[in-house]
Order: sequence, then structure tokens, then C-alpha cells
Amino acid sequence: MTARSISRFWEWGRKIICVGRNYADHAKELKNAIPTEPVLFLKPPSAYVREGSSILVPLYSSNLHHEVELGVVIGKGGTAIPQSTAMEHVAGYALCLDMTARDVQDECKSKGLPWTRAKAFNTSCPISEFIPKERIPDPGNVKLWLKVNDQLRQNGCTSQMIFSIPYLISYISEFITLEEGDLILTGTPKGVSAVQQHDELQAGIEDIVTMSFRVDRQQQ
Ligand SMILES: O=C([O-])CC(=O)C(=O)O
Ligand SMILES: [Mg+2]
Repeated sequence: MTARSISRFWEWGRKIICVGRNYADHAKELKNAIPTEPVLFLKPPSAYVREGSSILVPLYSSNLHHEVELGVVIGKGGTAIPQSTAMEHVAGYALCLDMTARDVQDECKSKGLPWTRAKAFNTSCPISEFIPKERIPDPGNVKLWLKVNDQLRQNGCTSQMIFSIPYLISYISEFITLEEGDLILTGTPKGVSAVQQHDELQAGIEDIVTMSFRVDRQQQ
């Protein structure tokens, strides 16, 4: 048996912790207030989908949105991690999509209910290959982009994040112990939009990584 490697963190079954409304321009486009504290939600590891498999539109949604995000892969666990040493806990990164059933999320929001059905369904977390930490020396200043059928929809920079990566690691670990193999999705910049069956999504982090996914409908 080969040793377990962080470069296949998605096989470890660890937590996926997502930050919402971390870019003012995206909070505004959905008419949400700019948060004064991070907005957090979770996806289960069953949400992962890798290139070569399709993103599935859940049967109960007719408005599935893409959200391109920088993912932070935890290499060293910890509780109540100070901001000053937070980056020592990072093993690397992954480009991620936070696929969101926006119609379901809107309904949950109006009823004051959790977003689980809108955010945590199977294939709601497409990811790239693992990107070792050294390949992104300044994760607080990299450009993220996403195209749907070759049309640019999202084009943002992690410098626009409201809460920085060290701040998020420290904030989250105050009340959720971080473990090796956990993934933190750091929020999406503006430009989210609906995808349809047969669409081709392509996303990238500068010239560091690109990934492509096809959209299909979940079968009855
Ligand atoms: O659904 C939302 O708008 C919140 C979110 O995930 C994000 O801002 O990345
Ligand atoms: Mg998101």
C-alpha cells in the first residue's frame, strides 16, 4: 500500500469549511450586507468532484450558479491558531468551485433556514489538482477567473478578500479544530451566474492551474 499523500487530500474525507461574502463586490451583487465577521458553512467530503467527472445540477434546482474560489489545504492541524503562525498550517491550495443552487439558497434565506441543500449536494465542490504552497508565495494576491463556454464570467483577485487567509484560519480554529486534509474555501468574487446542462466550465489561477468541468443534469 502506498502512503497517504496530502496531494490527494480529497480522498481523506476531511472537512470542507466555506467562507461566504468575503468579497464586497459579490456581497453587493446578491444584495447582501458586507459582513463584519466571516460567514461560514460546511460541505461534506461527498461534495468533491474531480476533472473527468461532471458537475450535476440537482433535480430540485433550476438555477445552479458557479462560484470560483481559492481553496486552502490544511497541512498541520490545530485549535485556536494565532494569525501570526497560521500560514505554517497551510500545505497548499486548490482551485475550487462552490456550486450553489441559488433558487434553493434564496428560499432558505427567506425562511431563515440553513443552506445545506443549496450548497452541500453531491458534486457541489469541483476541485483542481493540489497546488503545493511554494507555487503560490502570496495567496493574498492571485487572480482567479472562470469562463462558461469560453465566455469570461468571473475575474477577481484574492487581494479583494475582506478577511485574509491567516485571519480565517485563526477565526475558524477558535471553534472548529482544523485537521490535516481539511479544505477552506475562501469565498467568491463577483460575476456568479447560472449554468445549464452541457455547459463547459473552465477556471484558473493565473498561469498556475486550470481546470475544466462539464455540467450535466442529475438523473431521475
Ligand atoms: O452564496 C453566497 O453568496 C456566499 C458564498 O458562498 C460566497 O460569497 O462565496
Ligand atoms: Mg462561495
